[in-house]
Amino acid sequence: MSEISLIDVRAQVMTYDEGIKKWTPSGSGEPSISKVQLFVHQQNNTHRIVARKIADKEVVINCALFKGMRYNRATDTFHQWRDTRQVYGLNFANLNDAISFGDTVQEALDGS
Ligand SMILES: CC[C@@H]1C=C[C@H]2CCN(C(=O)[C@@H]3CC[C@H]4C=C[C@]5(CCCN5C(=O)[C@H](Cc5ccccc5Cl)NC(C)=O)C(=O)N43)[C@@H]2C(=O)N1CC(=O)O
Repeated sequence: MSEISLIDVRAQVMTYDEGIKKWTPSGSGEPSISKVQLFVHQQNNTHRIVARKIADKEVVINCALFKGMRYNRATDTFHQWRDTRQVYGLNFANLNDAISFGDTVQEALDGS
């Protein structure tokens, strides 16, 4: 298995709709909690954030970390970042998940 999950937490995944200037829950159906993981690809030491709805396994984030990416902890339990396509937000279910996920992502970014 070339990719390893470094961390596995729970959060509500949102994206920012520039049109209406509002955060909108990601994915189809009811807003719900997702399983959010940071994977590392062992061979080339790249990382990606993958989030899947717990209810139906729908993939709502599949986003590579990139050099220079800024991971912003807007509040203790709402973290966000952007790529060329969109702005992602994670509304964590608890503070511990927020802290450990944020630290793990930041470590990966610091190493890139
Ligand atoms: C789920 C509801 C949600 C919960 C929590 C709060 C926390 C703050 N907050 C926001 O949306 C803040 C307030 C101002 C607004 C203005 C613009 C936004 C929106 C789009 C991105 N953004 C940036 O400020 C980005 C961030 C960034 C910096 C650095 C690197 C990457 C990034 Cl992405 N700045 C750049 C320069 O990109 C933004 O986050 N904004 C959330 C919020 O009010 N609510 C409640 C609601 O919306 O009802």
